[in-house]
Amino acid sequence: MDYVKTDLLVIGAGSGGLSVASGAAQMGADVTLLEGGRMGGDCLNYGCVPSKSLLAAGKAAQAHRGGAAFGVTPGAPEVDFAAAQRHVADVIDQIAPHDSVERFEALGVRVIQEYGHFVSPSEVEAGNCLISARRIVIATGSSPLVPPIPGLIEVPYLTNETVFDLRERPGHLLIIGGGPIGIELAQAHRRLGCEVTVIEGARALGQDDTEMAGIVLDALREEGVQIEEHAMAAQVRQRDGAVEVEVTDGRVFEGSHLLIAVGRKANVERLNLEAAGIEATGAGVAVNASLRSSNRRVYAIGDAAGGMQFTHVAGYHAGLVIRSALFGLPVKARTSHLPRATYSDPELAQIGLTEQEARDRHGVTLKVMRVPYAENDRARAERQTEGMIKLMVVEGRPVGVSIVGQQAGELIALWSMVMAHGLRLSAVAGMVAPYPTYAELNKRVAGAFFSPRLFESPTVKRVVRLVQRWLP
Ligand SMILES: Cc1cc2nc3c(=O)[nH]c(=O)nc-3n(C[C@H](O)[C@H](O)[C@H](O)COP(=O)(O)OP(=O)(O)OC[C@H]3O[C@@H](n4cnc5c(N)ncnc54)[C@H](O)[C@@H]3O)c2cc1C
Ligand SMILES: NC(=O)c1ccc[n+]([C@@H]2O[C@H](COP(=O)([O-])OP(=O)(O)OC[C@H]3O[C@@H](n4cnc5c(N)ncnc54)[C@H](O)[C@@H]3O)[C@@H](O)[C@H]2O)c1
Repeated sequence: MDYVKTDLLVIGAGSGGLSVASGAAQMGADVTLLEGGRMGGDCLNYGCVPSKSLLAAGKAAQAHRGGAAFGVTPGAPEVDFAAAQRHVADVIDQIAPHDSVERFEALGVRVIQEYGHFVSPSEVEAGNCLISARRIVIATGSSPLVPPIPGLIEVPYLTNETVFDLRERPGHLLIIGGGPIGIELAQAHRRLGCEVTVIEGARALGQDDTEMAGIVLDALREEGVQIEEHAMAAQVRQRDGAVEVEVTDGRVFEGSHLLIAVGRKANVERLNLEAAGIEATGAGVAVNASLRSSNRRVYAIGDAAGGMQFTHVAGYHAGLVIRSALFGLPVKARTSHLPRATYSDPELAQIGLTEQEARDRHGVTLKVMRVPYAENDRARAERQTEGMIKLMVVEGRPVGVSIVGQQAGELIALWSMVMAHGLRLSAVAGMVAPYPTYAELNKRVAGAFFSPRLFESPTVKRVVRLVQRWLP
């Protein structure tokens, strides 16, 4: 057994763990990093990167179909599905060196490529190493949740960990789950030439604003994705080489391949948390606002902490833990300024409260402003007029923004800054966006809050007339 003493032990080399390890090492801490699977974690290998890359391949195929309005003869694209997947693998390969053992060792991090488990409140065993650490960060991420649907384990099924390995195009992909994973992968596969059926137990994109999600779902349906809502999968079976999914009301859907996308489970099982006195809930490691577990030496971040499961959230957590563990500074994880986006076409982005949540919380004090993409000149020029930005305001400050349309994921970033710093809406209304850009939508929607106060106010009109009388 090798014995290692370290300032900071990071368990898991995904989005969160890598950010903690690189930051802490570059600030002078002695850092040890454990990774039992692939460096880069879910985001690089099985999540954000491959899904966005496959969506990009789908977008390229779709561009062939939609040129008529621009005077370009549309045609059916010839899609080489294996080549599209090779593009996905190539993008992963391009990013991988950034997350590699070599890069982290060069930064001074001790990397141990083993799964770790606690043996005491301050010690973790990994392979033949026993690591004793001043502070420990659990950044073990999450795995696809495989629900106990009768028959499922007897049929071959895909998850986000295997779907990008396909080299032959699925004839008909059945997807159980209409959350972000199901919807992104449904559109990517449809555009690459597959039949796709999404089987969703409740409402597809159910975490999002109903009105905005509806625009995405309509667009997907228009492209031929079959989306079945209120269809809870109850039984799965294989018949004559096909997969069948039966839902609770008796409907049966048949396809060639099955993808499971019904949510995530935090990777805590193999950590032996009890040995360290660390409590877990069904969602993951239980943490307080400082991201500390019930064992004060141990933090949990990212998907393992069971809150919002996004790469940028894991990165945000990493920054807080570095401040707390390295400098002993008090930190507080907040969620109100954390955006999220689903990279369908059109994109769907959200920050803060949805309209319904804001109505429930703020009642009549809430003002809701909407600006359709159809009023934006860049959107007109590019014929991307489907979409809308919706702003929820209470006492002059934004409490939520929902955007559906081109570049929604880019547009929402501004609102993260506004909400993180508690800026007033006048800051957005007063900014100057280059013309013609989608970014003008942010200014327009903020302006929509002030327009009635400026243009429909008898007082303003009176003041203007008075000043005009006195001006030389
Ligand atoms: C299909 C898909 C698409 C997604 N798209 C997006 C997106 O577009 N944008 C976005 O923000 N988020 C997206 N996400 C979510 C994002 O991937 C996760 O939120 C993010 O990867 C979480 O980072 P993490 O560091 O918490 O965990 P991970 O990245 O999962 O890393 C955890 C690492 O810990 C390792 N590990 C686990 N247990 C141990 C152990 N005991 N010892 C050692 N190592 C261990 C694992 O092998 C893994 O490498 C997507 C997810 C999926 C599945
Ligand atoms: N663009 C992004 O940022 C992005 C993309 C993909 C995933 N993610 C992250 O990964 C997480 C997981 O995504 P997800 O889509 O797997 O989960 P999810 O929890 O968001 O959605 C799962 C869906 O499956 C449905 N469902 C559950 N059991 C079912 C059953 N038996 N039959 C039919 N439907 C069933 C649920 O009603 C739900 O709508 C997301 O919440 C997000 O944090 C982010």
